[in-house]
Amino acid sequence: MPDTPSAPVLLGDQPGSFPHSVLAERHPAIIRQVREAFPYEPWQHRALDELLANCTKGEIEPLPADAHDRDLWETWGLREYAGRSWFDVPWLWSESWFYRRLLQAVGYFGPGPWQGIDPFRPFKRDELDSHETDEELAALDDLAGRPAGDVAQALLHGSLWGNRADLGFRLSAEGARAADAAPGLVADDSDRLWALLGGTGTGTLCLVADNAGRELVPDLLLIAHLLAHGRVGRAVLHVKPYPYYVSDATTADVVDALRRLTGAGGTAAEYGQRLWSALADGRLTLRAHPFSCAPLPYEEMPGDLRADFASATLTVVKGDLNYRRLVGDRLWAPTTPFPDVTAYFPGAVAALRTLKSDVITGLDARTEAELVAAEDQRWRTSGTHALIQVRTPG
Ligand SMILES: O=P(O)(O)OC[C@@]1(O)O[C@H](CO)[C@@H](O)[C@@H]1O
Repeated sequence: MPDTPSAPVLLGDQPGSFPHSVLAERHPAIIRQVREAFPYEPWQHRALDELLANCTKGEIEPLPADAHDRDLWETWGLREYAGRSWFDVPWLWSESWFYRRLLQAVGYFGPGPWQGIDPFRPFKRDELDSHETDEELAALDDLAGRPAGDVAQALLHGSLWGNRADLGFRLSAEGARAADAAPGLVADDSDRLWALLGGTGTGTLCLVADNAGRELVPDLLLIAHLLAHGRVGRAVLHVKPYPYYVSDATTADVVDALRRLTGAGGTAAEYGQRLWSALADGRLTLRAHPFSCAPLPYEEMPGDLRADFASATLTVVKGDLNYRRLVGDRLWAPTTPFPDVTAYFPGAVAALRTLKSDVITGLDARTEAELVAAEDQRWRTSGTHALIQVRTPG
């Protein structure tokens, strides 16, 4: 990284810190909610009990010899971290390990009758079927007659603020209340983003998705608009290969979202049909790369994923977790330049994220001072602020 001193990697070992609260409180709450949402069998209840004890008080255990992904996890750090407390290894690693272990506990990886049953599906479905989603889709009809540039900007903001609808965040928030209405962009490179999507109609957009439901729907609408208006010729949507961080989007969630759009009537259905056709004729493709659920920063991405991003006109990276992985899950000084910490990225990259963890880069000193004066450090994790940051190579 050019002249950028490094910063400490976030661990979950400090009581009172946000990472510690995720490991000590959020994870047990997620186990409880998943258990209540499914008519699980005795072996699954036992496995969930064991996971609850292990993730709060135990040590990281090796995977069984026959686990399908044992080699992968060993290269991702399991060999080094086995035997250590969940609280003493990188926080990003512990969190990813939690979702891997939760899926194992409920039989997701099989073989058996529970193979492939997404433990977060009831929460995702509720959100997709909600009245709020109805309202957001109906609002598209009002946008229909507006100039294309205005529609594009509205859809970009829909995709950005859709990131606030993160179920892991809300399931464990006290009383699952909605975040306070105090939005504010702390960095806005949207002009540079639009300059990259200039409209020759030949470029490729990679969009690295985050949450399903009320985030994925506006992501899809944005892709549909960019394709329809020739701002890009192709789009590649990266989703997770298995359920992750409660609401992260998988292929099944893309299918649900598209069916929701096409069934909604009005303008929403037109967008849905366009995306359906784009999938059929290859202008829109899906990827579910194993590294999308890796407990590692993107700087360590494998060659095939690197090549994918390198061939894109722009890669849009959505959400808080992806931001942590993009810039490195470290306690950076907030004014650390975003282009410096993403210099390794193979091509132009844009981050669209609401702030829900301590990691932040690319602020100007004045913005940081104003945020601290108004909210102490709460702005980092409250989900009420957002950013659009862009780095172009060269
Ligand atoms: O990536 P997303 O959906 O925007 O947010 C994920 C999140 O809720 O999970 C982590 C804590 O578990 C934090 O990084 C962040 O708050």
